[in-house]
Amino acid sequence: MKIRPTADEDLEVFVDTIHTAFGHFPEAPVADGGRWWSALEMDRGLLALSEDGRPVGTAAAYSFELTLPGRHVVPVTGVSAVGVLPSHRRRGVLGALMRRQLSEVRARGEFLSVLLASEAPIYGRFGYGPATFTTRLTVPRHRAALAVPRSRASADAPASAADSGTVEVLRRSGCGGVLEEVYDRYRRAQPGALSRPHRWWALGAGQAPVSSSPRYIAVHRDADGVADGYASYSIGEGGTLTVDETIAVDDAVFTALARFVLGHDLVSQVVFRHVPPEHPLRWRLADFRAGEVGEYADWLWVRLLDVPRALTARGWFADGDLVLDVDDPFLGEHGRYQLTVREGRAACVPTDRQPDLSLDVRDLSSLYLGGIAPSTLVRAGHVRARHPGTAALADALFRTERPPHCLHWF
Ligand SMILES: CC(=O)SCCNC(=O)CCNC(=O)[C@H](O)C(C)(C)COP(=O)(O)OP(=O)(O)OC[C@H]1O[C@@H](n2cnc3c(N)ncnc32)[C@H](O)[C@@H]1OP(=O)(O)O
Repeated sequence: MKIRPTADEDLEVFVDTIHTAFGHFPEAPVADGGRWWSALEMDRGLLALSEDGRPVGTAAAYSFELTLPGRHVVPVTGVSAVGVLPSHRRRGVLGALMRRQLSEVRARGEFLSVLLASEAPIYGRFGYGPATFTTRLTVPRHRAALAVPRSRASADAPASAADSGTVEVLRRSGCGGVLEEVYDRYRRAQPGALSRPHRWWALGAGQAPVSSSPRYIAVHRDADGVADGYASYSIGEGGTLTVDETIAVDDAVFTALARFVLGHDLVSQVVFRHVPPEHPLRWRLADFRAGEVGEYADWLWVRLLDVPRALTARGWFADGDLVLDVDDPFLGEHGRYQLTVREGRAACVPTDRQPDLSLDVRDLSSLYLGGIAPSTLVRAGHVRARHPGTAALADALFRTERPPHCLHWF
């Protein structure tokens, strides 16, 4: 088996191979724009070839930016379109593709790789861990009243408590570059969020509302008329209004958009897709049980490729010191690091001191964005805490200003 990089002229064979791996026929000719594959970066793809030169496996890589805790934005590789023909499975083709791809990510000078996993058991062995999580919130319209925020219910409530903005309903085609601008403001402030390169918007290459599939878009503007949020939605059977994504630059705008869709006429219930776990919207409902949380799922999987660079790149919200012993079995690497956090920034240097926490790189990758507490992985038996109190200290250190969240599909 041989692995070779792809170029533009490989698009058709690449798309055909990945579809055969998934067992589907492409639903449109490859030349037809607007499909997800139009955004593929063919100079970053890989094809695995059998001994006789036929393509048997694929892996794509996108160039994204990821927002880390503390709003630090770094380049990352988004791994996608991974597939091996059913006739060539379980012979190590995926393992070879992963190894080659990770070395290419490092060669670019990047220290993080991310992906969305089709099945959870596949990627842990390659050092990826689930790092952001997502839910779906369903609210029956007749129970959708929002409570007045208690902190603002007093006589000295600030004037800003009420929404002074406006909402306009547009079609996707009428939005111009507004959604792209709003999404970009939102993702720079949201840990775990990925950039959506202009190419994706221009090609209509992702999920709604990036794609050209019919959706109404409620665009929120502030008092000065500047767009600062949108909700992309459609109404289906039985009057279910489904919001594909609610993008807002702050929580007040999110609430204004939620209020708008929850007040829509001829609707029986509103389904908010891609809501971060612990999102405050549920707490804003006057009836706490009105919001039914479903489909709690992993979304972004993260893989650290350089522990010191990764840990010093993110922001931190509590001071402390930890010695981490990190094993990377897939790459055959091992390192012990002194992590010292002061005033929001970390230093991370090799050490031979006794470790506080011993863990696999896949588990450190899960902890990295702050979406899961170290103590949970200690309790699960995956992370070893060497002293009493270490897990609580690690929890305090890794915790972030808000849970990481990602809703970009790629
Ligand atoms: C980011 C994305 O694109 S997600 C999309 C992933 N692609 C798909 O789901 C499409 C359908 N599936 C496939 O194409 C293939 O089965 C793949 C890509 C998942 C696996 O490819 P293979 O070449 O068979 O994997 P490979 O032989 O390298 O296996 C490596 C190891 O992973 C394990 N493994 C591979 N696939 C799976 C799986 N679906 N579930 C559990 N374990 C798996 C293998 O058993 C093997 O374990 P071992 O090292 O202990 O022997």
